[in-house]
Amino acid sequence: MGIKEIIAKIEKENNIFAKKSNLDTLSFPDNVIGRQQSQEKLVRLLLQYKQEYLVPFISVYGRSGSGKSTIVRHVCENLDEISFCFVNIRRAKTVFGVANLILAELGQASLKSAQGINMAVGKIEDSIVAQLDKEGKNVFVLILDEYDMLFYDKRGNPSDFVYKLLVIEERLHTKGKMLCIIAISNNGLADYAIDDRVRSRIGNSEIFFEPYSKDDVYEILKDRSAKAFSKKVKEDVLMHCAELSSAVYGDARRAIDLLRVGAEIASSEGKGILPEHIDSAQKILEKDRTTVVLKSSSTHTKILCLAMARITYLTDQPWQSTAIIYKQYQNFISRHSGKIKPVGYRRVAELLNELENTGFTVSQTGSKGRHGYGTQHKLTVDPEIIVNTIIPSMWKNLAENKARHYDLTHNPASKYPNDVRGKWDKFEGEQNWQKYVNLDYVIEQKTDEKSANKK
Ligand SMILES: Nc1ncnc2c1ncn2[C@@H]1O[C@H](COP(=O)(O)OP(=O)(O)OP(=O)(O)O)[C@@H](O)[C@H]1O
Repeated sequence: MGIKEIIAKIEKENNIFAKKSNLDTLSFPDNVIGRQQSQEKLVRLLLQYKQEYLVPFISVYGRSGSGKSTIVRHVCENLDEISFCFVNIRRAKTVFGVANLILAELGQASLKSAQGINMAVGKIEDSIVAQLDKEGKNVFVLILDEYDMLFYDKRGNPSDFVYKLLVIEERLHTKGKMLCIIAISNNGLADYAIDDRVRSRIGNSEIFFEPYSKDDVYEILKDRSAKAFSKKVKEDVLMHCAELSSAVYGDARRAIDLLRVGAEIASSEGKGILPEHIDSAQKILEKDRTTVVLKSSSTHTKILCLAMARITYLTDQPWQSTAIIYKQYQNFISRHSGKIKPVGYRRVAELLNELENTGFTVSQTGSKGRHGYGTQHKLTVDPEIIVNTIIPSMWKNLAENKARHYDLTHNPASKYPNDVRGKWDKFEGEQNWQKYVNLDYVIEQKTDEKSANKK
């Protein structure tokens, strides 16, 4: 096929779209749908400046794709007397890097770390004053999106940096100007390591964004699809997208991505979009997302994911308690990576919380009957995708082990070498998960011993 024919083919496929940019989740939407209450809460807090008072710090938090960045930006853009600066700090690796990103958004050149954080903060203050003077306004809102990143700098002092920003607020006050910092993140204020002197200045203005419901997501999709496609998309397709993305995540970004990728698949087949195209899109997106998230995860998070994937697949039970996951994580480390020291139970619970924020897992806390209260976790990603992303060779073993478990349970007459049957029977009475986990290790140990003996 020549280039001309290729171009003609692609253009024909693209006929499905009228304005594809409406399915771009990186750009700001033309139209903001719903979220009236959150908008009102934020407007109420910011409008206090009219009474010559402004809270110094607002925390906006909630799960990914719940519309936090969109709503905050939308509100600030529509308050005419407020000047604002929106800074996404994801790319910063250090506190100083955050200061430089703020400076860049304020139109300033970056500083070298040797020039010191105080100089950076001083420059931020001067730039804010200059912007207010230029626009003839007195109220400034500094929005720090992905605020969590600030606290990943273990060597820097995030709490002190927040303190320094709050001091700017106090200094501006003496000049008749007001500053409010809006921190957007997945976690509430209580989750950050901040000194008491900072905590008391920050106050407790928080706005929580619930995950979107199916109906909310449907409304957002209806609006986007009406502008993005040349033909009307069927309602059942939009509803299917809404269902898939709101069942566990309530994530508008995911819903829009599903619709875009589903449409691309449909158009490459020369068809209109059908629910099955959305299913295929989900598989593709899940694989991509798993790769991206796991690539930037710590070794312990990866092992935890493997532990969860392993136990979920082997037992066919989606919900697992923190204690079970922890046990499996320890087993995994002692079996596979002798050099790595396992982290403690509390840290594992924290890592599970972080995993939930990435949308990889969901959790529920409640009664477990006679086992008391506890948190249970469920993977939202297919275990096979997780294992194949981290250690592809492990999947074959797991699948074989699962077949063996099935045989041991359903075929009492089947014979096994190395007393596997005897071991299995000894596990009788234990919980199924423990049985499976124990057996896996027995089998692996025997295999290892055998190969060691051979050598
Ligand atoms: N109310 C809404 N109306 C229209 N589009 C929305 C709305 N809420 C979210 N979206 C779209 O969904 C996507 C994700 O939204 P947004 O970035 O605001 O979520 P977030 O909660 O800030 O997520 P994260 O924590 O991952 O940054 C964006 O592309 C945005 O355009």
